[in-house]
Amino acid sequence: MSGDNREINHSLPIHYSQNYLISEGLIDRLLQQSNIHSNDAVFDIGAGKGILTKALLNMGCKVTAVELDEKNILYLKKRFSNEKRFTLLRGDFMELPLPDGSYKVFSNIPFFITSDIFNKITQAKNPPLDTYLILQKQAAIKYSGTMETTLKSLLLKPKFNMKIMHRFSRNDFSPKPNVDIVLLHIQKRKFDEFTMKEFELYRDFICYCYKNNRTFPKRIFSHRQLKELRIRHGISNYQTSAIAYEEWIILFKCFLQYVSDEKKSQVTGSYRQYLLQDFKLKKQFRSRE
Ligand SMILES: C[S@@+](CC[C@H](N)C(=O)[O-])C[C@H]1O[C@@H](n2cnc3c(N)ncnc32)[C@H](O)[C@@H]1O
Repeated sequence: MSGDNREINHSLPIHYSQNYLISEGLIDRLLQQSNIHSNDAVFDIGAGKGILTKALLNMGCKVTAVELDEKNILYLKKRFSNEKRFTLLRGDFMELPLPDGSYKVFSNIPFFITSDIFNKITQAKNPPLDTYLILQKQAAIKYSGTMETTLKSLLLKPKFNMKIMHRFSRNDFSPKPNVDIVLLHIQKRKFDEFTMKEFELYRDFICYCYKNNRTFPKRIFSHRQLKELRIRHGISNYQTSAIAYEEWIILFKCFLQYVSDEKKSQVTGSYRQYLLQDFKLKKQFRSRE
């Protein structure tokens, strides 16, 4: 389902998202701290003039640069024409297929399609092992659940570990962005927390709880189960954003093991409803731009 219901608004000015990185030294330092190594296949989404591509090639990586802007495409072609480990994919990243083999991503992405890029990467059949995205701080906080638990972070956490690795100065870009920018590391978990079937039920469970944020404990669990959760696991505050991921896992496991099938069926379809609502919201937002 990677980006399959996305409507691209080609009337959007792509220059809107052209905040170029300017410090090669900083990029080298960040790459040194990353899990990217020589011979890795790495995607640079929105390669621009190629500052990240160049640093990755210097490290010995095989780089696939993706770029939409014709001017940048011509520039990249010229700049890297002699590089054997360089591939240029011209066009919209959202329209391009992702590889079957193992790969990583290190990108300063076009901010106006952050959520589309995020969805495409994290919902891919074969997601990258390590993804490093330079993106707006607010978006990184929302996806990673850094300040408080969010619905988006809960949907991602069974499959990915996420951590803000670096906070940029606005002076690290040209032109200077008018929002704070960070580097977010998204690492595919080595072992799945759940089977596929359990994961589908987990997503429904989480979306149902967020939708019924005041009433879900009583709708789902019996009085006795709530007492057990309080005594054994210390869970008594059911405000969704205050429940840590580890506690959500305990709640879900209790739901999985002890809740009747009849009660379980009430959460079915909640994730689908959430996706539809999210899609409608995005459509409204885009048509207002
Ligand atoms: C924030 S700039 C980053 C440029 C460069 N990587 C850097 O760090 O200096 C984002 C780049 O993404 C390109 N871009 C915008 N929309 C895109 C899309 N849908 N697919 C691929 N590239 C896109 C823009 O033309 C721009 O060069």
